[in-house]
Amino acid sequence: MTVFNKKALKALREAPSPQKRRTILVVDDEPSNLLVLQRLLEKDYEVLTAVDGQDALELIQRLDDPERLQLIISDQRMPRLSGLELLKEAQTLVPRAKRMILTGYTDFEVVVKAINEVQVFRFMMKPFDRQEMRAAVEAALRAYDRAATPTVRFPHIVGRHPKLVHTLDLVAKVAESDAPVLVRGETGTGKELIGRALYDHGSRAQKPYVVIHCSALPESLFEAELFGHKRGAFTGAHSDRLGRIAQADGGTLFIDEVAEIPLVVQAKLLRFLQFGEFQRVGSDRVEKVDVRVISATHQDIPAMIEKGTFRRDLYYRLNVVEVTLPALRERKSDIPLLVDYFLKKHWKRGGEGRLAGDTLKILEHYDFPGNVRELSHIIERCCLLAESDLIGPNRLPPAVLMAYGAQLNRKEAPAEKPAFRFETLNNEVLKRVREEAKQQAADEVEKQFLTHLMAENGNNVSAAAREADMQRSYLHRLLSKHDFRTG
Ligand SMILES: Nc1ncnc2c1ncn2[C@@H]1O[C@H](COP(=O)(O)OP(=O)(O)OP(=O)(O)O)[C@@H](O)[C@H]1O
Repeated sequence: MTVFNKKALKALREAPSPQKRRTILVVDDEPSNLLVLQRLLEKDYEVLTAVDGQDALELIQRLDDPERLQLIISDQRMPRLSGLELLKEAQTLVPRAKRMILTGYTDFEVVVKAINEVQVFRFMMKPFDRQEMRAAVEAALRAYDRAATPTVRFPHIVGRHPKLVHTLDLVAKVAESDAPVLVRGETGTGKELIGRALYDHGSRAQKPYVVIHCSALPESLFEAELFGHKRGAFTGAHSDRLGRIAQADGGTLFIDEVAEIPLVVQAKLLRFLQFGEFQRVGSDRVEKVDVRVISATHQDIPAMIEKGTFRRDLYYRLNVVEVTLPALRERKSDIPLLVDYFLKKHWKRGGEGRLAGDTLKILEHYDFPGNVRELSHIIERCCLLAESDLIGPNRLPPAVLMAYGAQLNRKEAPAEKPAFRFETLNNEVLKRVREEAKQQAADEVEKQFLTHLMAENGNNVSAAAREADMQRSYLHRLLSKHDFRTG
């Protein structure tokens, strides 16, 4: 039998609502102000308090899950650490938490700094109105939610790094409009994915979505591919054919690698963007369609304009909104999330594939010139080659292992090797220098061998010695000789 005593009932009544799980930190050196804020907010939120900036910083550092801190409200004038100084530090410690500052009318300089340096969500002038304060807190928490849940809005775009979140915020804002968007980013950063997201979230989502990959087209076919052709317009044109633009009528056209379009075709695309008009190859008839254009490039179009290989007027037409995707090396904190996502996607056997801790660590050291696509291929390869559901570093491609080895060994990069010195040009000196050269070459070979060996074995000396069939002590000597750090 369950007995409900008074205490249990009270606890039940006081169980935190989902809202209560939101945590707000309030900082003020004036105890009465602190109490007012605490009372105002604690009915709806979990409120932490600190009596000055330093106290607040220490509290944040002690949180076992700093992610749950969603908002910091700080007074500006406090001993030890001012509100601005605290919020600046908090930007690094809890970058996703929204920041609000309480300040007097005269602190104009603080307001300017807060805008420029700390990206404060809102200022509240003292003394504040309770109603306004509550509304500001709610608005800040809504902004937190919008920034924190890009994957809810875009389920196929994985990542939480602020740079990606910023990009996705922009995508969400412009998806509804018909404005042309130019998506920029290195190869494999997800430009096509963004094109699709713009389409899915736009008002044309039920209409056609047509893609044209310009890098795959021979120059002679661009025009016909984009605008279509009439029968007999050129050799091989056996019948009339719709171009991609006409296929996309009412919907969206995604032009991938738009910088590849030859200059003559650029002029025709410009006319289409200006007036919605085009002509098929071999036809005099002017056709009109209604198409939203999203284009993508990894190239530096302004530099192409300077060189005369891309039209400036076309660039302005395509680039009404510019969305830039960060390279994966600029958002390495997303690697574990992406790895999980791709493991689920590519693991085709029973159970669940996992990366061993070392494997993930090695991946995080790599710069991914091919960005997310490269990571996806690496995980796919791991899944194919794995012997068990725990995937070790030996399944990673050599380029990744070598990059890791090179970093381990970068402890103190030796100064550039001195050129050989021949103090006298005689046979004795030649013999001595030749010996030196042999030694240097042998050292280099040893070093490269060790780099591969240690990377393949996750920097584990015993495993490396076993693989190389060496005594552990001998391997140790070699490693110290070459100044390797081992785990
Ligand atoms: N944030 C992401 N989350 C999940 N998958 C991603 C993400 N970014 C890219 N991908 C995946 O990586 C691969 C490459 O993406 P995409 O083709 O969109 O890149 P791209 O920038 O258009 O490349 P390219 O310039 O070479 O055409 C795709 O399989 C895509 O699904």
